[in-house]
Amino acid sequence: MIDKNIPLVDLHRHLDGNVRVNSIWELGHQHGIALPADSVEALAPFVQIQGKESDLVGFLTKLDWMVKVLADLDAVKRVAYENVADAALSGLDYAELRFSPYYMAMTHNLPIAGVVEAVIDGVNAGLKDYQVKVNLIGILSRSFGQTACQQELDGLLTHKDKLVGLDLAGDELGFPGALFNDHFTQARDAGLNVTVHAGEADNAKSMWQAINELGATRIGHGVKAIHDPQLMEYLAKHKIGIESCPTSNLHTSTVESYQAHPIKLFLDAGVLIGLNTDDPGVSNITIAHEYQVSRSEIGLSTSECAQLQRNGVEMAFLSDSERKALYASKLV
Ligand SMILES: O=c1[nH]cnc2c1ncn2[C@@H]1O[C@H](CO)[C@@H](O)[C@H]1O
Ligand SMILES: [Zn+2]
Repeated sequence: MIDKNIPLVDLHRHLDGNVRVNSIWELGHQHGIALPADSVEALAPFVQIQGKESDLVGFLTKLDWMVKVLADLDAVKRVAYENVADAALSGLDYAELRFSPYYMAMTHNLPIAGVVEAVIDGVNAGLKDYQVKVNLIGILSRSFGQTACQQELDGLLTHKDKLVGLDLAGDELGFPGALFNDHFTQARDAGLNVTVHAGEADNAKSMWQAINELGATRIGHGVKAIHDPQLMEYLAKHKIGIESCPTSNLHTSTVESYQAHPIKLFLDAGVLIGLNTDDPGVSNITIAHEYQVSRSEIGLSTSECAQLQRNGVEMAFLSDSERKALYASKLV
């Protein structure tokens, strides 16, 4: 269901939600970290979704082992390198990889700015070996509160020229966006684009808050917008991109089934909505899988799938000339 003439992008992809099971195993052993299983196969259920979780917070615990094995900056670099490899090997032309340096640093007390630098280094090393375009988005992990997020932001802003945007992720219900207004003012002042996880665990109000107070020009998930016709109209009119991640939504019980996913309502309302993987390592999926289920399970037409693919390019945090070049790269 992927159109070969349109660039394939993934804009909502957590680098720290995409650590290979084998790498968790190897890093754990290399650094003497006690793992919860005695083989790679037995480790998989601890870090990958089996069936689905009852809510977002349950889903998020699956990422924990992915960061618990980051014992030093070389481990961070390795994971970043492998993310570039995975993006290229899954056929992506362009990926925006997002990561939370506080979350990655916390278990082993790594320096936060050092983690950001190691991610940048790992990505650059990956780009030497693999053919794919990559940009980075910093994440503030809301679940650790305002003070931790300020430390996280400070670390990210140390390398602001290497980032295209800032995101807010984690427990949306427990830590509303309004706690982070000041953080996002600083990020916008630093010239970063803003995308926010909203309308996933919480409702449409959380999306209005992200747009009006945090300055989001894209929204991660945004599933709950369908209950607010005024918001749907606003999203379409102002070209606020929705980063949809159907399998993740199923795994967090944000939607009951693929069939119940509202992606078509967004398309019909003229909203710029695209397909993404979220945490490919945790969900054990590829971007191709998301296109496949959009066709076979969600019931979109081939041309609707192509529209999703184009929308992804349109909403990417790229300059006009970069966007043009990306389109042009498929025409040769
Ligand atoms: O689907 C999601 N919704 C909300 N937050 C998420 C999701 N996936 C990962 N994270 C959060 O992003 C940071 C790591 O990149 C962590 O805070 C993790 O909990
Ligand atoms: Zn996400």
